[in-house]
Amino acid sequence: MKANIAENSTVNHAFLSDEAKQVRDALIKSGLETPMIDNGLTTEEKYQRIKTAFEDVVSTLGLDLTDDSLAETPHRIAKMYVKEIFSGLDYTQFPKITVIENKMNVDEMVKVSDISFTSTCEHHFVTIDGMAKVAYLPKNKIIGLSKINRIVRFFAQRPQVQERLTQQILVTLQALLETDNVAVSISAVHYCVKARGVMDASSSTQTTALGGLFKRSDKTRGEFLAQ
Ligand SMILES: Nc1nc2c(ncn2[C@@H]2O[C@H](COP(=O)(O)OP(=O)(O)OP(=O)(O)O)[C@@H](O)[C@H]2O)c(=O)[nH]1
Ligand SMILES: [Zn+2]
Repeated sequence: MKANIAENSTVNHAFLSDEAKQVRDALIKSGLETPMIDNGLTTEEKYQRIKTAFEDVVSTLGLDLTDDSLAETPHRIAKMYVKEIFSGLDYTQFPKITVIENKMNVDEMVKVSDISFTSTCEHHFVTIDGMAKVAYLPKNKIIGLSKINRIVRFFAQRPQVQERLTQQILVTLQALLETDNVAVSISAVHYCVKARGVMDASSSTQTTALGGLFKRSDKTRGEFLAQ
């Protein structure tokens, strides 16, 4: 049985980029940071504790941890939490951001649609299956297009509520692009609504966060919200 996740492991005292610090500061300042406490645990220590906790959960459910199909489930869940679906809690995993000067003086809307992501509902720890649309009006800075998808993905890799996820992407891009003129819209299916509880198989939730001209100008907002 695997005893650790040391392979390909980045320990959390690794380098924090200037962009990661800038984004974290902007989220704290705006009150939009995910409620977190610094417990001082390394990635490896988090993995070990979660694995032990899930051994307890799985055996408490009455499942046989010596069965070869179940034996590694606590390991898999711990690895998945720390390295995959909750990796966005660790700012060392913030994507490398390429921002360039707007030398070509682009002043029309840049809009990226159909950014697919999955996240995890922080109330029930089950999947949120979503699609994001992000736009901005360039000022002095232009961002590499794939970096928008990566930012969406980074914040999706946290326990989330959809409203906060939407706002975190907005504030992050406002900070990195040095402009208020950013808009984010998300449509998502919550599996805590679909697969349990009220068991609604068809509903989806739309959230929108608008900054600057996207909020003030009907025309700009309309252009963003249109397909
Ligand atoms: N606003 C918001 N609510 C969410 C989100 N994800 C899940 N929820 C809701 O969080 C609420 C938690 O309500 P509780 O009554 O504490 O939990 P519960 O008893 O499991 O509720 P039910 O889902 O109605 O069975 C539920 O209404 C969920 O639908 C989200 O992203 N945003
Ligand atoms: Zn939920």
